Amino acid sequence: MLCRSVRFKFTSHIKKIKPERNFIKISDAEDAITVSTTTSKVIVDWQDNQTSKFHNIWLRDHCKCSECYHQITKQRLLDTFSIPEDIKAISTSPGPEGVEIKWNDEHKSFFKWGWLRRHSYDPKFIDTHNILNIRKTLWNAGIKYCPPIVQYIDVMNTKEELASLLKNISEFGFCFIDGVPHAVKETEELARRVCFIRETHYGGFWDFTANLEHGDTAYTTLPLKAHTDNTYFTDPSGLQMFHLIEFDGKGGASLLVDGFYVARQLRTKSPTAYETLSTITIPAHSAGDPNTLIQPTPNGYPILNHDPLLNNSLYQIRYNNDDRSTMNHLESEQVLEFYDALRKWNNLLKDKHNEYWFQLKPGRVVIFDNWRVLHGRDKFSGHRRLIGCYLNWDDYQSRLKISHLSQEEILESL
Ligand SMILES: C[N+](C)(C)CCCC[C@H](N)C(=O)O
Ligand SMILES: O=C(O)CCC(=O)C(=O)O
Ligand SMILES: [Fe+2]
Repeated sequence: MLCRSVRFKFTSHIKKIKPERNFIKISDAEDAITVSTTTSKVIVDWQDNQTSKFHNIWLRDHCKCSECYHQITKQRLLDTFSIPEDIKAISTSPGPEGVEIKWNDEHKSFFKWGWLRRHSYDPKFIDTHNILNIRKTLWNAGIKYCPPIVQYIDVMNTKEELASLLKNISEFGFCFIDGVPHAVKETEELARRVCFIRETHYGGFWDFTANLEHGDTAYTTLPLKAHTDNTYFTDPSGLQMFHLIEFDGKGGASLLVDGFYVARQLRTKSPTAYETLSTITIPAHSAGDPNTLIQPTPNGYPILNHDPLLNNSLYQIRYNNDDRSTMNHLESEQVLEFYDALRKWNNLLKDKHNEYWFQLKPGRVVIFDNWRVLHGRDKFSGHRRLIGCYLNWDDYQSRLKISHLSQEEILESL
């Protein structure tokens, strides 16, 4: 869905937006009608005439009682391999909240209906790998009329606004934070409000100008085409933060492009090119600093990466054509196919309708999803001081879930 409707939603950014319950609620058929057992399975018949079958060993292994599961660390205490191979439910006692099971090894387990329904594997009812149902709002250049914005003072002082910031980043792939003091200290505190900072060969919290302090074109006045950072890392940083705190020259505008929207356009216009960029791996390196040669393992990921656990949906874009190494692994017949697909991708990235150009100014920070949104920069002259940092994907996702899920919902999801 394009961001037409979001215009109205974002005039409400001055209102405190309560974090909506973003937990994927399972059907209200959580209450079972009957529970029965066979020699190897426990059978649950649900209200909606669905039936789940659980292997005895699977259920016993997932017992969450305080003897089998550490209630604080949420780690398994049970020695899986001590479960007798002939483990069998000898009695089941269903109740309003769930079912108690007595096993032939004398142990008793209790499983909540919600947990059983969520984790049912025969059949599977929901994508258990996606517990947050924050939709992705795809956008094009029109986002310039209604970019997601939150206020620094609110993010720093209320968990609701921090939750809104995280939700915006998850939904749109980026968010502006306005009212940030024009200084390293407060900008870094804002980053740490989200999660801890990722150290790399560029340092932790960066403060840079075009002085080639590091061997990368980011440290020059050259233009940078739309790209994602860290294609040379096995695990590219999840988020990137920029705050332009000093600038006395010309040019240097910033660019964002919604890579998920561009990928959808490519798939529609040229499914073959989409498939090519989803399969051909791209080696990358960062080798500009002395005594530095960073390459991912394996040394090559596709530009478009899909999640087999989530309906093979696109979950990560890795694209920096300048940091791409030699394509010496292609079969001869793949070469022209690759460059044709790359050109189609680039043409869409550079389509004016997909480019969101803006001028960063002191006080306005941008944080964006480096796995979805590509960024770039126009060439510039003069003194330009940019500060910011990388944040890890997993730490960002953790903060996002914690800010939108209750403890009970988190427990049910594990
Ligand atoms: C650290 N800082 C963000 C200033 C510069 C990073 C260099 C960007 C690199 N060419 C890449 O695409 O990953
Ligand atoms: O200078 C900028 O605006 C961004 C440069 C860049 O792409 C980066 O530092 O990763
Ligand atoms: Fe970059």
